[in-house]
Amino acid sequence: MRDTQAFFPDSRAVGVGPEPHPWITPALPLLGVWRGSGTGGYGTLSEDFSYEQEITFSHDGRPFLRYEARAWLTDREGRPDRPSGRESGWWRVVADGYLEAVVAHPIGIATTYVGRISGNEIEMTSRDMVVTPLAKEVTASRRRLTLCGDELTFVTEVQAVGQPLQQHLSARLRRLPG
Ligand code: HEM
Repeated sequence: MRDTQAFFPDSRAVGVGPEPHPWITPALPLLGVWRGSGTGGYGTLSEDFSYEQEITFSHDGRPFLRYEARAWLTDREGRPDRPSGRESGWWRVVADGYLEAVVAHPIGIATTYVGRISGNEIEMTSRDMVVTPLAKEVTASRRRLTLCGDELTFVTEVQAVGQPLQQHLSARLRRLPG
């Protein structure tokens, strides 16, 4: 039996695979696979950490993006140390760059976001964060992505474990060729 990808392929680039839905036009510069590095910290942590991250945005012709991100910590020499944050979800882009997303994390958290794509800037604020009984208490998150050609910066703020909303992650990624 042929797989679904053969009939209804996901596209990671304009001009390849299905035509993008017109509503996702403001999000088209995100399509592709992005790889880069970042630093993170939090009020409860004794020291900051470094990580690398790969993010993929694709679409199947409907007005949403498939979003997949995985990160791994790196040591002082920049070598991969251990797997870290992963998340995947769906970014629904509707008229005028209005964005709403649902993102799931393996640490027992599901987040809905509302936001806006304005030119090269994307702002997203959590609307609801739902946590499983054993998950850390996380109550809010805000994200800002800035696109500059093939470069993407991605900053995440988190409000959790009694701490005020504060920056947890900041990464700079480049779009991989192809
Ligand atoms: C690139 C993705 C991410 C990376 C690399 C990352 C990395 C880390 C690291 C290294 C720690 C310290 C504990 C440990 O060693 O595991 C940590 C703690 C934490 N992270 Fe993340 N994280 C990511 C995404 C997220 C996201 C999306 C959230 C929330 C939605 C989150 C919330 C937290 C919280 C609440 C803590 C614990 C603070 C505490 O209990 O002291 N992280 N993260």
